Amino acid sequence: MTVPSLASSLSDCVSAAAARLGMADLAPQIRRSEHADFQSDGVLAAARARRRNPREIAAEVVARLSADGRVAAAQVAGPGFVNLDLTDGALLAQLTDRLTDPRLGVGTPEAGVTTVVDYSQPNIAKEMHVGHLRSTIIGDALVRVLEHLGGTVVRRNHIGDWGTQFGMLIQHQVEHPEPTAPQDAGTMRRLATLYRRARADFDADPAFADRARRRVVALQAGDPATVAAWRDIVAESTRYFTEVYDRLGVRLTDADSVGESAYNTALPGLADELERRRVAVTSDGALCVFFDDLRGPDGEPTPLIVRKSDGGFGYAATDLAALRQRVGELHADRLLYVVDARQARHFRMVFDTARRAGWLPPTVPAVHVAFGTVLGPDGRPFKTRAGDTVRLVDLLTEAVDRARDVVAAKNPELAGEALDERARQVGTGAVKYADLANNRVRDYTYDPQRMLALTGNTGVYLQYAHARVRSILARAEGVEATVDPTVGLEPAERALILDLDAFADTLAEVAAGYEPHRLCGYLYRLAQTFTTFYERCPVLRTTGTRRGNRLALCRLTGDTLRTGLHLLGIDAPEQL
Ligand SMILES: NC(=[NH2+])NCCC[C@H](N)C(=O)O
Repeated sequence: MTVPSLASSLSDCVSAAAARLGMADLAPQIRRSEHADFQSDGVLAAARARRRNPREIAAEVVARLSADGRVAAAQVAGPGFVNLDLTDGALLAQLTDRLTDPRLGVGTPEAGVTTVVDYSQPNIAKEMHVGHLRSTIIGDALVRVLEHLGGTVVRRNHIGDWGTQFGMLIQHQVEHPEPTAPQDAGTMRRLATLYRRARADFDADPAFADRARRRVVALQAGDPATVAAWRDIVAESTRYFTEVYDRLGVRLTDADSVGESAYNTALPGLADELERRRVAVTSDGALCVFFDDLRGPDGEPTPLIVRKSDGGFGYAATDLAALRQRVGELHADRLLYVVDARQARHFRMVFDTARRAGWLPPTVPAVHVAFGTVLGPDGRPFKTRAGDTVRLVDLLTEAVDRARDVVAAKNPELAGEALDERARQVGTGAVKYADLANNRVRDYTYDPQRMLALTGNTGVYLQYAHARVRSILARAEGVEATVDPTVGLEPAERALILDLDAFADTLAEVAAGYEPHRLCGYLYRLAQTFTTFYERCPVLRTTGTRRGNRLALCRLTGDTLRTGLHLLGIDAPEQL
């Protein structure tokens, strides 16, 4: 059975006390506090609603709570807050229960809920860049957390595998058939070159541009040779993306890739339906949806273009078809789109259109899980010195190389494959953590040196904290980590129990706002609290039941750090 957190038990106690005082509507709002173990802020709102003095109500709540054997002290504070301290016995009882709970107090509030998460979404024949990195790792963390909370998650890698650019790519390939050079594994070199040359010819040579346009028509009409060439290009890119996912340790497979092209056959019907329901209207030959509150700088309403005047369909139509399928056929209860914040308007329009069309019931939330831009050292969007987009694989290689130095400096005996593996765990962990630790909507500066620092809010610091706990436990091999609930607690032990206990509530917050940085912040605090505990409270050098209690704290800290890192997609090696 999952053990409810102290905060949630206290919340129930405050609610019960309030209900007996005739205030069943009081929302306790329990949080940790500097002045006591917990603080309840809910009285203020309840008092305001009744035009009563909050301190009076708080005093009544306090009187009720003081009768609870687990409460050591309850006090009115400030304008009407309730401060609560728990007894050592209550904290140790909680620790005892938590030790036998393999779920670390985490329930399954997402059971029965299906979430479709759209993330990663690289484009065929193009390099993956830092934007795709963000989408991939934020999406992966959210998938892991929602699944861990018992939810059903459908991963959707909405790959950009359709569009007019394929005309020029295929045409160029047909006109310049290269000897099928052995593919450089792990690179997109051939396709990137093809892309560059095709684009140059397309811009410089009108005759080639014409042939490329005819090639688009052939592709759309299903001409077998053209379709086969398109498939080859898609397959070559997909192989590369899969390698990147493997390196990142991200759980995206071919089965999760449902590219834009998958919706082609649905588009004409979709457009007809929007027109029939008068959601979309024809304007200058294009089929458009208008929004009264979305206007351009000229004051004209900006439309969502469902069908272009040449009859072609684009990005918006594809997203509408995907959405309709996710709700209608995959029975999504919730839709998430982990995409750059610069696409906010696009998603607003897509979601609004789908609601008007009746494809997105009011009960199904659709959320643009937006993220900010990765900045370079100059504070501008991250580019290479030549002004090109930075290749994600180069960043990973660099991070792993730097991590190898960090790891080797700490472990001179480590070599060969063992060193490589550790460097991979630390390097990719550092990249992921540096991204996830930021509130996702903010821009952040990519700093490979800082992300591999052994101190501060980094992935390495957390991996190191975890490894240290594991080594303490290894040295205590054979000593039982059983809790004696009668031993008094040091302040550092109390703090650690309280932090450990907040794990489940933290995951609930991550899921509520789709905010992995809350888990990062939690783990960082936990590691710091553990460090203080370890400095003040000897574990192996102490004896008797006190040692059992402290080992129990180490074990729970280790398990919580490992599980937390795992939910972020970061490995927690036994040693660092
Ligand atoms: N369903 C979506 N529109 N997902 C986002 C796609 C992102 C697009 N492929 C890009 O690289 O910008």
